Amino acid sequence: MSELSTDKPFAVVDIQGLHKRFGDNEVLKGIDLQIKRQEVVCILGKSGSGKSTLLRCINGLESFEEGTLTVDGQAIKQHDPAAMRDLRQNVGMIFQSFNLFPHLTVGRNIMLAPSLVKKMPKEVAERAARTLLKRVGLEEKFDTWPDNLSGGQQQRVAIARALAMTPEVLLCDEITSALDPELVGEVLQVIEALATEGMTIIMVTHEMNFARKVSDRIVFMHQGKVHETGTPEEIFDNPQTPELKQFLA
Ligand SMILES: Nc1ncnc2c1ncn2[C@@H]1O[C@H](COP(=O)(O)OP(=O)(O)OP(=O)(O)O)[C@@H](O)[C@H]1O
Repeated sequence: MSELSTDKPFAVVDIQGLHKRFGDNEVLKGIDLQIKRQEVVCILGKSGSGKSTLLRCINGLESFEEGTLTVDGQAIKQHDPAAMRDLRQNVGMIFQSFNLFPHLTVGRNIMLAPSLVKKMPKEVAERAARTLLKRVGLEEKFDTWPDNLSGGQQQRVAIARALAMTPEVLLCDEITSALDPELVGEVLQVIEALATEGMTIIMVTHEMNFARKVSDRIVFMHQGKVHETGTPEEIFDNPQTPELKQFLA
């Protein structure tokens, strides 16, 4: 069945004219961006170009002053706490730091939100958590404490925890930047598998090889704007603007 014949909106994330300021610092200067269902988009750009702020706006962690932001057909209503809670259920986010709850076992970390927010019965939440742990290659770690895992394993648990809420879109903000180089690959492999399975992913990353291999589309941000966008081939092999050429040099 084609995507368009379902009752789901075509664009999972639809951003129009988004402006965000921190005081006098206008960090996002009119972002227009549509992310299609099952699309994998990597966002590249220099430090300070607004990449993290954009992701944080998409899941409601940051407010914005102008523009509209629609996730899965629902316009973000910034002043409606219930709507913002719904939004966060629809948008999974993984950060550079893993942020696992240290006082909960791996299994309990994954079960927490489905149990509390979705009121999922314990047995159902546990079954789902075990399935997710298998998906990230950690099925034997259900009863392990986060402190006893490597950074790469902790980040894979964080991915499982985000997926436990069955989000429509997964936001990844430099999720391998805090890892020792030898642990980066195992986390990227999990993301690549999710991409292959059809997860919609928006990822801020400095891993150029990964971005080239896995993305459907690359977005290059510069000074708070989407400066250039295209397929990995267009962006890496035929950059158009001096700013992108300089960034890739
Ligand atoms: N909470 C905040 N308060 C004030 N200024 C902020 C805040 N968060 C971000 N900024 C500013 O917004 C700008 C964009 O930051 P952002 O983190 O979005 O950039 P980035 O492209 O993700 O950079 P990096 O690659 O270094 O993470 C920077 O000038 C930053 O100092």
